[in-house]
Amino acid sequence: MFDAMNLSQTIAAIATPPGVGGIGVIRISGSLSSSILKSIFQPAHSSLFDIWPPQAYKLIRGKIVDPQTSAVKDDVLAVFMPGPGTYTGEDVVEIQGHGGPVVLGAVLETVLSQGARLAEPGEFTRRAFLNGRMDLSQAEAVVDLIHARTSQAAKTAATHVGGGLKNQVKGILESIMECRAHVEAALDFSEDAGDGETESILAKLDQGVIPPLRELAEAAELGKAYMEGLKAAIVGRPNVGKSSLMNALAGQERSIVTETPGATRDVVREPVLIRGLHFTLSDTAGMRTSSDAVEMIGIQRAKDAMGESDLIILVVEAGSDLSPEDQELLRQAERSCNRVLMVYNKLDLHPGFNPSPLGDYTPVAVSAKTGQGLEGLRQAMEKALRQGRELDAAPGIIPNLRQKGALEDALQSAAHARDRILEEAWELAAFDMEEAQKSLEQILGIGVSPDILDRIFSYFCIGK
Ligand SMILES: Nc1nc2c(c(=O)[nH]1)N(C=O)[C@@H](CNc1ccc(C(=O)N[C@@H](CCC(=O)O)C(=O)O)cc1)CN2
Ligand SMILES: Nc1nc2c(ncn2[C@@H]2O[C@H](COP(=O)(O)OP(=O)(O)OP(=O)(O)O)[C@@H](O)[C@H]2O)c(=O)[nH]1
Ligand SMILES: [Mg+2]
Repeated sequence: MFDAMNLSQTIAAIATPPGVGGIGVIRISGSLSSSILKSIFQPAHSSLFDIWPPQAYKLIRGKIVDPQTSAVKDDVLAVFMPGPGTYTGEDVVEIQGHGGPVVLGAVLETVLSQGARLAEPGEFTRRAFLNGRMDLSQAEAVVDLIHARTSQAAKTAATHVGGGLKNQVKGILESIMECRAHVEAALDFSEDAGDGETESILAKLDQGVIPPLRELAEAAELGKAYMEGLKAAIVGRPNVGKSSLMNALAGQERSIVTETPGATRDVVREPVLIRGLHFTLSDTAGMRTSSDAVEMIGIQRAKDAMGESDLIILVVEAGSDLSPEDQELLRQAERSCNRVLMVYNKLDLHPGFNPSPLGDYTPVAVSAKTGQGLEGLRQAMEKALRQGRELDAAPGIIPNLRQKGALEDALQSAAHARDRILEEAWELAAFDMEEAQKSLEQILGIGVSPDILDRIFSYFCIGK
């Protein structure tokens, strides 16, 4: 019976994606790995069997042969990697065969006939976690790395795979444990620990625990934007050049451009990468009162798109200050969304036009026609996504939703503990510190239930 918590079984799977490829890899992990290979491998050089298992990490060449029928399944390269210094921490064998689904399936079947069972999705990585080769934050990041759709997302995931979040969490845990030890000492030895003691515990909490927890939880807020990108609606009065701007940012003639106002009716969506970050642009109908039924539906859709977006790019014409209609649109945009960018378009018609800052806004002047100023707009879009954080800073450590929940729980317990310490209610403080510790340990995977592991690893593919 399949049991992902049972590490005594040897597991196997095709590790390369389904379909045709140059080569395909079959991965085997567990104590039977090398004996399974021995029973199905016919070496190209018979001396290879003189010492078995073969030399670690050295490719050996031979045929995969079904021991029952002697049928040759493939001509392969194989490698043996002894545990515990492997990805899973167990003995691992990899077989590199020809990359076709049928031939790889035949090799896998032969492997399974010798006592391995088919691996579940993510089971190799789950074993890496269960065998202590990585913590849960690293295992979770493996799936993010594989599924990353932008270089930024890949960079963040790679930082986590490398233990970036793990190390930060471990640092905070150490501080929590030190505080706990002091609180428990105060609890054990005397009712009033003295001012000096209280102050040093508070100092520790206010430096090593609460601020870093808060920072990580805030960084998680940004994570969604990095991973999924922002929905950006381009809105404005008719004919200001919304569709032209959309096309310029998308690098293709996606939306219809005409001299006649009221050209765009339906919302036109297009995914674009801006400075390595994902945006889904929505070009919308120009806002005005109209007697045309179709145009009015389009304007309603433009308003809906504003309501659904994470960023509103309000386009107006360069050359003059905001018209009353534009000011009304700006108010509408502000009501719909907390990120609004002001863009003055058609700068080529008004060379030298320099929009004056407007309240909190630093307007960007562009020409969709000549491309002038577009780089400034891209920078402003990046800045909006980063919510004002350093432009050149690496995305760094961005916890996912599960980790964010754990961080917020830990933060709440630590804040409670702080209040109790001020009251010198040591017993309650000790309890809250322990809660903070437990919440944070969830990130590393300490004390998480098999159900949670099942859920996390269900996002993986077979063979990972
Ligand atoms: N062929 C292949 N490529 C792969 C992987 C794999 O399993 N197989 N990986 C995974 O899917 C990744 C590499 N991940 C790894 C993670 C840990 C260890 C490891 O524990 N190595 C030993 C040192 C081995 C040595 O140099 O002698 C160690 O660190 O103790 C190896 C690979 C990406 N590429
Ligand atoms: N000179 C100049 N003309 C532009 C620029 N951007 C757009 N136009 C012109 O302005 C007119 C309207 O452009 P569109 O992109 O269709 O404007 P829109 O805001 O999408 O208009 P609606 O969809 O009708 O609301 C077209 O004739 C464009 O060629 C620009 O930067 N400079
Ligand atoms: Mg248009």
